[in-house]
Amino acid sequence: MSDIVLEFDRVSAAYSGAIAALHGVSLTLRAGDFAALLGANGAGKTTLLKAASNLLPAERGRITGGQILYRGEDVTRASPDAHIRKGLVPVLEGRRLFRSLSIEENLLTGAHGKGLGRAATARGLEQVYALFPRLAQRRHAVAGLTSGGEQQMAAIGRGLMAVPEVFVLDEPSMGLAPLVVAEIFEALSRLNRETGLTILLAEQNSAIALSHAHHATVIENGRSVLAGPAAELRQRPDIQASYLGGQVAPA
Ligand SMILES: Nc1ncnc2c1ncn2[C@@H]1O[C@H](COP(=O)(O)OP(=O)(O)OP(=O)(O)O)[C@@H](O)[C@H]1O
Repeated sequence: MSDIVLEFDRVSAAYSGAIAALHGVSLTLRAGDFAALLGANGAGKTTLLKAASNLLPAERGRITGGQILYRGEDVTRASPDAHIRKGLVPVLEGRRLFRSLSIEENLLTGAHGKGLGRAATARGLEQVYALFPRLAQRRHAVAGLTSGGEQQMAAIGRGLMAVPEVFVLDEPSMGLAPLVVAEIFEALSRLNRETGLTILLAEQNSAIALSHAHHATVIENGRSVLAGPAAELRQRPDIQASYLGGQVAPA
């Protein structure tokens, strides 16, 4: 049996007004992969991630060509809820927590979405609090009054409560201090290593992405222009110049 879990097969997408955002992007994720999408502002990273969960129609966008396969099944037009039930769980930019609910209540919404029972919900909370001890301390705090880092951890935690098989994250580092970014990427690496969770993330912070992901794809103007193992991409002068500010990313 193939261990391919998620496959973008020549995916093209556009927004209303015929703004083309993706032009035939192909990308394959195998079970246990940790993959990064790199690219400048507007390159098409978010569009690709939203296409994966069929979230483009909510933005007056649509997939105009190609297909998305999840475990070999064409899910291009499956509903966002169906994706979550199958195990493909998005954690999107902006965090979108319920600001007036507590951190724990937000986490519980992830389990409700999946229809988990009591025991599975309790196990989920335990896993999230073990991964982010800070959330355990802040479990009763109103989400809208917590720090950006705590909100990002809660958004990731809420995604974990839905028991993902593939986790799709958009810019987990956005707006966060370097130490918090490091903490979040350490947690993602740990999840990937210890639970085999397959991860696809888009990241502007190419240095941190390339030091945690196994492989990466560079998107430019809606096209995949380069893909390879993260360790190799880190050494390439063109990647260093364009995406690492001339620096070599830490291993
Ligand atoms: N809701 C939308 N309506 C119309 N055009 C959009 C919409 N969202 C994105 N676009 C356009 O689609 C293209 C790809 O944008 P996308 O957000 O996917 O890029 P990105 O690589 O994620 O960029 P960033 O890192 O800035 O988030 C851009 O030209 C953008 O202006």
